[in-house]
Amino acid sequence: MTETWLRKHRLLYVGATRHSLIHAIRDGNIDISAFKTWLGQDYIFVRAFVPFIASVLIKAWKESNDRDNDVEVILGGVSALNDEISWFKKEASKWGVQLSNIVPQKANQEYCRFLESLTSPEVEYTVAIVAFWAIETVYQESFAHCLEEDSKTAPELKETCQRWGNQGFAEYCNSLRKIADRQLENASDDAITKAEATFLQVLEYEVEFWNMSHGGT
Ligand SMILES: Cc1ncc(CN)c(N)n1
Repeated sequence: MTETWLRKHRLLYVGATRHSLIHAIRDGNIDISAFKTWLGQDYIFVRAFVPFIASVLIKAWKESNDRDNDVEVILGGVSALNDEISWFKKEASKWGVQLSNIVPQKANQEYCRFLESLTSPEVEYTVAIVAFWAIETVYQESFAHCLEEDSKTAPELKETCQRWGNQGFAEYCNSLRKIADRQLENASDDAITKAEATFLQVLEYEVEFWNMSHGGT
């Protein structure tokens, strides 16, 4: 199912994973103030991501089978997020970004509100895991692009790209995708429709999120 969606919504997916900010990092001509804006805004986002992951974990614990390993995969995500939060603090101090002074921009507020809406117990596990897979995968695909052989990513931004572009993170995204596909195989038509709409919303929010660093709201 996810393969069909990726094909059907290719344009939007490419828009989210090959944004001009990613091209600028990859081509070595990123405006550092855009990078700093992204850094501060993403710190706010990852903090809002914590209750979202916790809600997916609860849904997995209630609805998945022990032998399917869903809880372990999601716990891996919790651990990655814990590292991510520490990394943001370290990286912010390296670039002189004051995290306590950051005001969330409109696109970020809306994305965080969307995440919060997905934490509701009424949102099915299938829908939540699709959102989770899509959110993580956009970053994986985007930053992995900046590490390809012909990229000209500046050395001081390589660590940022490694954080999401590394092989371990790719394998974790793949595990999330397998869970999403397994859930979708057994889902009702209504849940599939909702999950596809959620997938599209994630891609749209991700594009808007990148846009903030170019002076978007
Ligand atoms: C906006 C956004 N999307 C995804 C990720 C990856 N956890 C992130 N840190 N920020």
